[in-house]
Amino acid sequence: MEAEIGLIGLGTMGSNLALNIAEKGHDIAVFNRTTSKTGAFFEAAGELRSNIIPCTSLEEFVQAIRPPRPIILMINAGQPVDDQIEALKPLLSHDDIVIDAGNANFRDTMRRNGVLDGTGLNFIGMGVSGGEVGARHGPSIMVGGAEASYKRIEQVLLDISAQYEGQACCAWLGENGAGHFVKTIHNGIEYADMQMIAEIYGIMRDGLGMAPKDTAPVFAGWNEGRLNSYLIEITAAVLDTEDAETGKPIVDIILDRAGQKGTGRWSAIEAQQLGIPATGIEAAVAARSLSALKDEREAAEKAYGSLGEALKRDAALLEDLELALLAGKIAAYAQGFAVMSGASADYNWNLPLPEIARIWRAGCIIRSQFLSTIADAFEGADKETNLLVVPAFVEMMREAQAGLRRVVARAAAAGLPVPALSSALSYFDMYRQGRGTANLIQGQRDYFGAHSFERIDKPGAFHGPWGISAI
Ligand SMILES: NC(=O)C1=CN([C@@H]2O[C@H](COP(=O)(O)OP(=O)(O)OC[C@H]3O[C@@H](n4cnc5c(N)ncnc54)[C@H](OP(=O)(O)O)[C@@H]3O)[C@@H](O)[C@H]2O)C=CC1
Ligand SMILES: O=C(CO)[C@H](O)[C@H](O)COP(=O)(O)O
Repeated sequence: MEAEIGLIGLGTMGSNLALNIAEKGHDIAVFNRTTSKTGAFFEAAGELRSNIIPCTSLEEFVQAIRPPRPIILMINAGQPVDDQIEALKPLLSHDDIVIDAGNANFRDTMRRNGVLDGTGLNFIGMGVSGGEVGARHGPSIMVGGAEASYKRIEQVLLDISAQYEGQACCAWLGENGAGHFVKTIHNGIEYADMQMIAEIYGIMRDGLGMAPKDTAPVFAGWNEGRLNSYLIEITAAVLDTEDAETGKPIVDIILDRAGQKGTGRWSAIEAQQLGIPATGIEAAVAARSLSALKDEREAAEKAYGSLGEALKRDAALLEDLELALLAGKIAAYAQGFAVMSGASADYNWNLPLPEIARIWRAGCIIRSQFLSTIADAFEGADKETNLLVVPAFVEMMREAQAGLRRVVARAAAAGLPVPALSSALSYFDMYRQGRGTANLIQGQRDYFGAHSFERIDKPGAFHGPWGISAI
């Protein structure tokens, strides 16, 4: 048997993706650096074994794939990908395609594209989202690279991806690093979504004194409404789960220190590079970094005392919490899509924003019904359109912003931290303020640095009558 495709890296994602590919009837060769894992994987593959060729050396692996070979790398991002490509290069032949399916920084993807350009080998940077269950049963797949290379692997990808109402959640999004850029922003939005949910949980726990088992049904209820999404669904599940060892709610046992592997931070960095505000993502990344300062936070709590004050629990507050999440979500998605729109212009990717929203509706971590409304909003609209001015979102935001405002105000007064929610509110308030306060900043800049300013009543560059001179 010769395999149609190969996959290197049988960790959480790779092993599940390989089983998914095999299950869809595509013969696949697999290889893992630690070869004992390959044997264990093959043993556990059951009846799918007939579609899998387990290989214990790279040479055997490459030989097992029918040329021209598509080879998926599902390994740790960064140096391991460079090393793996280098190890593969002498074994590959003209027209083979190396597909990096990990969470690569898109700048690395562009560099790798450049390095392989002209060697006869092709390179695809492919974002995959959905965690282990998604990888096994249908992830969302964001592809970047030469379209001709994508076309050669399209059928396999369409077969393994999630389906939303009969449409595959997989698309070619543009040349070069486009796929990994979109996956990075997906994760940035994921960070913002998760942080805002955590802030609402914090208000419930520390402001309202609710036990996890009382908060779970609230999230579960919201999941039946406009907030319906995978992240809200799993929030309810996490809050409702007990620790087997202690019998306590598992969320009370988990240390309050969040990990981060880089994609959220890259999203914030790229937004800053492009000069596009992504305050929700930035706040979420900063919040994870602050969460890591556990010892410092404990010391500061001793110095200042615990600030959290009881809030009065009433139905109106719970309704406001739901509205606050909705408003915060609209702001975060508006920012994420604005960053993609800016990058699309900067890198000449022509990113299909409605298509991106469509392929995020199933399979990925931020999947939600909300993305259908976003897809519709971008259909036929200018790429530069901010979601906040699209009629469907104006309507939602008009209703939800009051709840967000009340929640942020009450949380601030009670000393409960809501950095992502409050950044969403400030972004919204600044975005919809026709005359802002940057006139004063321009005055200050001109005062100290002769940077000049524009006037509201005539064109040109002007200096103020500050009465100062360096001479
Ligand atoms: N987990 C998730 O939810 C998601 C992860 N991703 C991304 O997918 C990629 C894989 O993640 P995941 O499966 O979770 O990670 P795991 O830690 O479960 O697996 C990592 C895999 O990479 C291999 N590997 C690590 N270093 C090297 C190296 N230097 N050379 C060759 N192989 C190496 C490991 O081999 P060995 O067994 O020998 O250590 C293992 O097969 C990452 O880029 C991750 O960011 C993307 C979407 C979701
Ligand atoms: O890509 C993913 C989900 O979409 C991965 O789970 C990723 O690891 C999440 O990022 P982080 O580990 O930084 O929270």
